[in-house]
Amino acid sequence: MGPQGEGAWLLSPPEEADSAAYHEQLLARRSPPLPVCVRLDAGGGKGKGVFATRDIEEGELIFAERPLAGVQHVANKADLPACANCFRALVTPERAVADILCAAIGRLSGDAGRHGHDSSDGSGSSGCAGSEEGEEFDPAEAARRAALIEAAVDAPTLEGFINGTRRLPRSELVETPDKVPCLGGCDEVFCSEACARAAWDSQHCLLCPVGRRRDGGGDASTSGGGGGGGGSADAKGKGKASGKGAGGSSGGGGGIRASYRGASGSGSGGGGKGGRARAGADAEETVAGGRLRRARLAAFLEHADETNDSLRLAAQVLAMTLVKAEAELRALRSGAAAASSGSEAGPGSPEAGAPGDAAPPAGAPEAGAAEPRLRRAALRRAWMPFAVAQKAPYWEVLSVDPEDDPEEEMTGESLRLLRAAWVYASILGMFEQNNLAINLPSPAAAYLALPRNEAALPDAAERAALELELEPLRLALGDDLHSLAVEGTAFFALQSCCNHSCAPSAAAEGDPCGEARLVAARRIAAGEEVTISYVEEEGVGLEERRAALAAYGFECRCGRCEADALAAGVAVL
Ligand SMILES: C[S@@+](CC[C@H](N)C(=O)[O-])C[C@H]1O[C@@H](n2cnc3c(N)ncnc32)[C@H](O)[C@@H]1O
Repeated sequence: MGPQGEGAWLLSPPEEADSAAYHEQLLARRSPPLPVCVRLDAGGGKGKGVFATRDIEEGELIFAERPLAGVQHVANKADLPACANCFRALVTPERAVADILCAAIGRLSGDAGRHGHDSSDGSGSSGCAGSEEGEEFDPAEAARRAALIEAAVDAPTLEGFINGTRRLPRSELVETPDKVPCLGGCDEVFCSEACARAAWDSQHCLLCPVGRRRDGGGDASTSGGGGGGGGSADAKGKGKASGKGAGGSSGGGGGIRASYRGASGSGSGGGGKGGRARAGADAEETVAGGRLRRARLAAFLEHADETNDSLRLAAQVLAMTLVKAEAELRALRSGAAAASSGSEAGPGSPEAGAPGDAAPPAGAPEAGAAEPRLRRAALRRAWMPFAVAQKAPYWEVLSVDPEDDPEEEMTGESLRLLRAAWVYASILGMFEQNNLAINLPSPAAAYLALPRNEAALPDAAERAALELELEPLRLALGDDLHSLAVEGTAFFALQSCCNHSCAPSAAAEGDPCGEARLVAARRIAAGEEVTISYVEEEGVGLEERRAALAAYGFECRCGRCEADALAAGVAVL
């Protein structure tokens, strides 16, 4: 079976020249210039890759970037609500500390259940309980931990942290954003009006299941009546959303893990039901040049939340592309009009968007047929950031036989809901191969890092005093400090160009504001490839690494693999 039907062209890789020009433009926008370039042929059959353009020192920040598209795992939204646009956590450090300690207390006392926010958010019970299933209970360790927690906080203090009546010293230095609701009225939450608007303008106008603008405004791309129907605004989803492969929920200090495969949270189910704001009527709207029924969107989103985060991400990418294509179309139309009236500025100019697809000027002999070509050109330009990514269909990049995989059923159901069979499956496949798991530190971790944060607390004596003051709390939290994090999955333009090595030259990490940072793991010489590890590689043997990488459809031939294979007398392909 091959790509067929309307939209199949989205799957064909762009011309080499267009791809090269796109990556050049991507890098040219960065100031100061980045110490890397993208080579279309990294060698060894790897496809494209990222290479150092100068010597890069160990520990140096190679680049930081925001995701082009991303979603927080549904179940994680209940544990730690974050901005749906930039992934900033939306709770106070006190609340995050209390949630971690409550979970620990629940676990230590052997209670079943799990920790989490209650739906009233910030008041009353924290749902304080929960030992993780399968964990071994060590009474001596439990007693030691319980004593540390008791020494750090008493019950009324913990309660005060939860209901907002008690503060931690200097916690005002870790800013807690206000919760700003979705412009359209669904249950998405943002950290600012700017984020709410940015999400709406870039894709959420097409994905909001309610779609009634609370600011009463329309926008250039939206017309027509709303889908109506209010519905619940309960953002709480239950169940696990992530879990396949070496994914992002491992804690460990937060970061955007260099683990593509684990990002998708597939086959996990459980979230969202009943929490989705539903459009009541099946009314049709015209949004971003297309017809939209929000009630059907609600069904799609509910299904996505119950199955796999990649479905939401795929929808986000399609929505972004359609919205951007509208803007590109306007630019192309005005470029065509300018060209026909003799102006220099035309669709081929760098400002007009991605290269290629020059459209015929209006007024030219084929002007009557120009509009469909302009539309196609606009779509191609909008699609460019994703066109350059690998896109095997979802079932081809699954590590299990699709026949045995309930996820194929999921894809089928989702396809039915989104009605774009092959293209959609391939877009899902793109996420299996290109995503990064998001794992951003909670406000509790940001707070505990204050004594080392010179920018936030410039006075060294104050930092030292705070360090002392926080010591009991640090001991009480222990390794659990990193058990609470903003977790999700996202697609990054530059990091998705990085190839894998089991002895990577760089590592991906995240900051609390949702940026992925690529940091040199060692000195990288000019001309050397910048690689990351897609799987857990530290202390992991060759066979295990190979098994984890099999799902990506390649066998790693890095120096470490070759040395390990030689030592074990195993063949290297
Ligand atoms: C995130 S993309 C990396 C960029 C990719 N090379 C491209 O051309 O878009 C991941 C894909 O790159 C390829 N790849 C990455 N590392 C590789 C390696 N060490 N050996 C062979 N192929 C690799 C695999 O096809 C993998 O699914």
